[in-house]
Amino acid sequence: MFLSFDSFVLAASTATLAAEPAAREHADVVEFRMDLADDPLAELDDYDGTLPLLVTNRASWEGGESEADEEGRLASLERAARYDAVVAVDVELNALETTRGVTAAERLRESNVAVIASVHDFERTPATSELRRLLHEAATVGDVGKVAVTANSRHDALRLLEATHAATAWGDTVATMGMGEAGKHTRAVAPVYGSKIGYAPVHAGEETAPGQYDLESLAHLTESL
Ligand SMILES: O=C1C[C@@](O)(C(=O)O)C[C@@H](O)[C@@H]1O
Repeated sequence: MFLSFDSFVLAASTATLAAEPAAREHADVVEFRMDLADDPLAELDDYDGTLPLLVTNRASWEGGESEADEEGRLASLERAARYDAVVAVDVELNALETTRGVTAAERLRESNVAVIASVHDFERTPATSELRRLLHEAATVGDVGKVAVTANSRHDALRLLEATHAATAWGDTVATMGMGEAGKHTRAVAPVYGSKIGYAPVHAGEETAPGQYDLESLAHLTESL
């Protein structure tokens, strides 16, 4: 199945698919963080939930916990994409720009899943021109271009929202979120400016990135805005 991301998708981020029943009420999809799971492919084998899955196997060089080499990491994403429940796969933009990453993207598309090309910055919000360039590049390489950056001020948050608006206005499908306290509100507001994916843990205390709302809170905020 393919998810087109033409309207906002709320993803419940989790290290285990056992969390899926608790996510059903508020989430559209589950983001399964394979890099945080003990045996992700075994969990996919056993999965019988109702929510479709977006899978991520975040590289350590991009702030994740995957310990596999690039070949192993991308190969497990390709395997995951062959499960019927998987509708989208997150791959780092930097990985997609390698020869192995290009092959991975081809294989993922053969499995009919959407490719989310992602960029993370756990320290800062890049300059506005760089933010725009990254969003456009990611949205060109992937079906969705995602940029998660750390906002250190309200101004950073505003620049992220502005770049989201601009990218959406020129026709790119993007997802953005400001990490950290100063960026927290962008998780609720960015969808108003065109961001197509929001991420939240099912329960408070299970965050997969700094400054996330819990799922129920983000669902209420995005619905009311
Ligand atoms: O890339 C993202 C976005 C995210 O980092 C966030 O800031 O909500 C959370 C991650 O689980 C996800 O893979």
